[in-house]
Amino acid sequence: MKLNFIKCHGSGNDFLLIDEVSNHYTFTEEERQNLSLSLCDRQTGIGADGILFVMDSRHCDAKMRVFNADGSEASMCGNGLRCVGRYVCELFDKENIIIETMKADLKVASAPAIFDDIPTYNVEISPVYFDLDQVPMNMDHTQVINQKIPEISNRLQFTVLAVPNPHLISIVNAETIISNEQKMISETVNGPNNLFPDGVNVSFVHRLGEGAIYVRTFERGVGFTNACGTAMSASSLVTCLLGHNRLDEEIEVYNNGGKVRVVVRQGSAGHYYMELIGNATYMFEAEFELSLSQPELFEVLSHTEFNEEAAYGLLQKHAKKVVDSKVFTKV
Ligand SMILES: N[C@@H](CCC[C@H](N)C(=O)O)C(=O)O
Repeated sequence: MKLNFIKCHGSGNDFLLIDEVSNHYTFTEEERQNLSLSLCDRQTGIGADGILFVMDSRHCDAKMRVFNADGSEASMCGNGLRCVGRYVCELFDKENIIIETMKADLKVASAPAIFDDIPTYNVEISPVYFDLDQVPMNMDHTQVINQKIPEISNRLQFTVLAVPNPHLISIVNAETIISNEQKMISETVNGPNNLFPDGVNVSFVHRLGEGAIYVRTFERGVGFTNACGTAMSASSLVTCLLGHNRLDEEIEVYNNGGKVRVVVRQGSAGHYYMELIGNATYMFEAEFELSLSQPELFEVLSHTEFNEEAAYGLLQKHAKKVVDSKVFTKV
């Protein structure tokens, strides 16, 4: 078959976006999983953190399904939702849409450029759960908010939440950011373990000053990524809960692929939700010839660059300067 896709990224968290509707694709679950495993492989495939499948929705503008590079499906993807949001907004010539995801229908809006003329989208991150059975996490508590989890560290304090994909977050100093601790903890809770039966995204957060944080994430099903949108949203919420940042104010969130802005809000019923604002950058579009039974044996039929990388590079350069001076040269 001929497979058309767009390679895109949000903060350097990169994806293949496949529009199943316009292309009339009818994949089985196994085929979506195999496409993710083969095409996301950075040695033998195209290389990406995951695949974003754009599908039909009965009650929203479109539906997004997210598969990690290891073939597992995630309930949400914040950086991916900005890319799918852009794609669907441009397809239907709209500024505001609703995208159906596994657990919620989420608002997406085109937003003023975060830097120069970078295509920017504001996406809703919701619902938020702190109850451990929603994460899921097996521990003798109902919630874990800034507490030690002796099974994984005697030193660090963690907050566990689902937005609605699972996150384990610790606010740490610069020395801890560059240590091996995050890798060790992440591999433990994403291997066979009793605490997190489905694995968990693990983020270390370093405060850069009033209204600014740096977040580094080890993603479940992928490994360390340049950025994780749901993790940056969850981390911003945690810093508000701990009194480091304020609700309803923009928080600049730096990451290894650039930066985004997050606004944490509280609805009238007390529930939290976040606005995640950042780039949705297209890298190239391509057409491949492949067989769904052996997608790793693809042939490239066409490949066209979008030329958006230079503009994004300026944001990245600015973010790197901030991160290098406030995180890496401090240790
Ligand atoms: N990169 C994403 C999250 C993707 C899913 C995650 N790895 C999971 O399994 O929950 C984001 O931007 O939020």
